[in-house]
Amino acid sequence: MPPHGDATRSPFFLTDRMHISPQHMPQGFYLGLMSGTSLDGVDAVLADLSAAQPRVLACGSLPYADALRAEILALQPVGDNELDRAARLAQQLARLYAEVCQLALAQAGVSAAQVVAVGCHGQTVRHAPQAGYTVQLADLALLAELTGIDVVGDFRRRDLAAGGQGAPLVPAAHQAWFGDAHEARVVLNLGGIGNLTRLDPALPVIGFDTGPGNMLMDAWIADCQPGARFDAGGAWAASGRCVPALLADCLADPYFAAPPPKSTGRELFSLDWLHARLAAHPGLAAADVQRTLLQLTVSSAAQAIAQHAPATRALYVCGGGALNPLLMAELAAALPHCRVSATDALGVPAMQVEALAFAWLAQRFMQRLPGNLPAVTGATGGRVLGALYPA
Ligand SMILES: Nc1ncnc2c1ncn2[C@@H]1O[C@H](COP(=O)(O)OP(=O)(O)OP(=O)(O)O)[C@@H](O)[C@H]1O
Ligand SMILES: CC(=O)N[C@H]1[C@@H]2OC[C@@H](O2)[C@@H](O)[C@@H]1O[C@H](C)C(=O)O
Repeated sequence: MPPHGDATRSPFFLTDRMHISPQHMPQGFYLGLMSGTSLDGVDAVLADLSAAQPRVLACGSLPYADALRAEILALQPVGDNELDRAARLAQQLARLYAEVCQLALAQAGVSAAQVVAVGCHGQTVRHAPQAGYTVQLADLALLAELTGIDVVGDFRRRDLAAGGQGAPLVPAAHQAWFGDAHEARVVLNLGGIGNLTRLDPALPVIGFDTGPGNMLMDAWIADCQPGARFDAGGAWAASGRCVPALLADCLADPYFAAPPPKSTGRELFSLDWLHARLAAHPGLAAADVQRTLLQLTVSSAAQAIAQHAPATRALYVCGGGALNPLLMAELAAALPHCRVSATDALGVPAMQVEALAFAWLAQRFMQRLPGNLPAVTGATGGRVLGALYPA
C-alpha cells in the first residue's frame, strides 16, 4: 500500500496455520471478503464458524492497484458509459477477490471443497438509501466460477427493499461475538466511514454510521502530499493542532445530529465537503487541518456515544483507525469513563472484524436466518440477506 505501506496487511499474510482436526467440521469453513469505503484493497478471512466464537484460520489483504482504485473513484459520481465501466470493474474485482481466496486457502492448507461459501461484500460505488438503492460491484458469477465455491453476495439490497438503510450490517455480528452479560459496550469501526454498535445488556442493540472515519484524513493527506494514501500512525496529524472553529463548522453538518437509523458514504464526506468548510478558514496550516479532521472523527463518535450509549464503560475499536495511536489516545481522552481498546482484546484483531462479519453473513444466508437488525437499519423486519451463486 504505497507510499506508507502497512506491513501488517500487505502483502497477504498468515496469522494461524491451521491443523484440521475432527472437531473442526468442514461444513463450518467460510471465506469473508470485505473491500470497504477507504478503497485500500480487499481484506479476506478464512474462518471456522462452527462454534459460537469464530476461529480465524488465515487472513490477509491485497491492495488495490492505483489504476483500479482510480476506476472505482471515477464511478462514484455520475458519468458517461457507466454500465460498461461498472461491468468491467466488477470483473476485475472478482479476479482480485478470487486471488485473495486462493491465497487464504493455500496458506491454511484448506481445499475449496471444504469451504461452505464465500461471503463477498463487493465494492460500494454508490449508496443512496434515501432513493432506496445501494450499489456494491462484484461479478459474483465470475467469482463462483473462478473459486469453485458457492458465493453469497449482494447483502444490502434486501434490507433496503424492506425499508432499511442497507447499512450498517456488521452490528449483528458484533452482537453475536462481542456482547457481555454485565458490561455496556460500544464497538466502533473506523474504516473510511465510522460506524458504531451499542451492546448494552439492558437495552436493545442499535448501530449507525457516525460520519467520517479515516476518509477525510485520507483525502486531505492525498491532496496535500501527492502519492500519500493515509497518515501512517497519525504522525502528520500529531504535528498539527486542532482548530476549534473549523471543528465546530464541520460538526454543524446536519448528519451528525440526525437521529438513527442513518448511514452515509463518499457521497457526503468528500474532499469537496471539506473544501466547502475550509473556505471560511483561509490560511490554515495543512497539518492543523489534518489534526482537526482526526478530532472530527473522535468528536463525532464521542458525541454519538454520549447521546445514544451514555452508559458505555468499554469501547472496542476495529478497522484501520485502531492502528492510529493518536486517534486511539484522543478517543480515550474524549471518553474518560470508558476503557478504550482494539477488538484484539476480545479475540478478534481489528483488521479482521469486517471480513469476518461477511463470512458470518454468508453463514446466516446458508442457514436462511436473518442477517439484519431492524432496530439498526430501520427495515420493517428481519430478512435473509444476500443472493447465492452456486459453485
Ligand atoms: N498504520 C495506520 N495508521 C493510520 N491509519 C491507518 C493505518 N493503517 C490503516 N489506516 C487507516 O485505515 C484505513 C483503512 O481501514 P479499513 O480497511 O478498516 O477501511 P475500509 O474497510 O475500507 O472502510 P469501511 O469500514 O468504511 O468500509 C486506511 O485508509 C487508513 O486511513
Ligand atoms: C454502503 C456501505 O458500503 N457502507 C459501509 C461503509 O463503511 C462503514 C460504514 O459505511 C458501514 O455503513 C458500511 O460497512 C459496514 C461493513 C457495515 O455494513 O456494517
